[in-house]
Amino acid sequence: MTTILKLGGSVITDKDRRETVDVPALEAAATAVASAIDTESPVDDLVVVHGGGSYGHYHAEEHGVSTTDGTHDARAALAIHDAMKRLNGHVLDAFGQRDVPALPVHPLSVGARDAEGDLSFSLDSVRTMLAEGFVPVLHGDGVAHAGEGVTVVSGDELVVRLAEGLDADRVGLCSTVPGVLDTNDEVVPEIREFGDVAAALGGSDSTDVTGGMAAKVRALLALGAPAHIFGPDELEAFLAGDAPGTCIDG
Ligand SMILES: Nc1ncnc2c1ncn2[C@@H]1O[C@H](COP(=O)(O)OP(=O)(O)OP(=O)(O)O)[C@@H](O)[C@H]1O
Ligand SMILES: C=C(C)CCOP(=O)(O)O
Repeated sequence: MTTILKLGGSVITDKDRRETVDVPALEAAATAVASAIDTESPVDDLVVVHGGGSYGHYHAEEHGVSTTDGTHDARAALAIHDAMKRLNGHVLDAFGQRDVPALPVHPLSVGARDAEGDLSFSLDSVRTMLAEGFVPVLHGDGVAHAGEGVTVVSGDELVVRLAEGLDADRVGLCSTVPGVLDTNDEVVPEIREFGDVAAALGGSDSTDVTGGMAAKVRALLALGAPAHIFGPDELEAFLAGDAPGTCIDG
């Protein structure tokens, strides 16, 4: 069973303090992943994607780079990319310490956007890593963008590309919130159309160039498979096959 799991940058970092890992949260997530791949859980082929948190978003904002506005300044593109590689290094360390056979895939070197902003992303390395028993770990990053230089690709976009390209069975986004919240702050169990929750949906409370929760819901509605948004406390349950938080099924 192929599972795509996004660890939100808001979970594994302190999003309000520049380049700060939330060590207990990252360790808890890595422990949940390690025990899921070690047991009879439904997870055999697992791809992990992580977001930018207080790493990529700070640098992207500083240089005025978003998913649509790019830069031709290589130093700016590298500032974003290097920050994401630093965070990716922390994630790989946490996995490695728990014997998760994790290997990095850096989207800057694999993906590109055309002039319309559509993302192409070769899945050869991810597929081969999976077949050889590894856990590929991707991250939000910069990508070359026709006519724009380099723009940001969010982890959420990568999740959609991976889920479609690998025909994933399960898609989970672990964020800081327990799910998509309605206007009374209650978790919405299921979303089938954007209009169902549009009034409650905002961006992110922190520095975030990729659109926060509203962008997440839009991207996941476009996916051909149900996806789940849940909080860190539910990660173990998701990996065990449960359907915690909000199910988004367009
Ligand atoms: N209706 C809503 N329900 C839940 N969260 C919402 C809602 N509207 C806005 N949000 C915001 O969306 C945030 C989650 O999106 P965000 O992009 O910050 O998360 P992430 O994917 O975990 O982090 P990152 O983008 O760094 O990977 C929440 O922390 C909250 O501030
Ligand atoms: C800002 C960068 C480089 C990554 C954004 O990824 P996201 O946090 O998944 O939206």
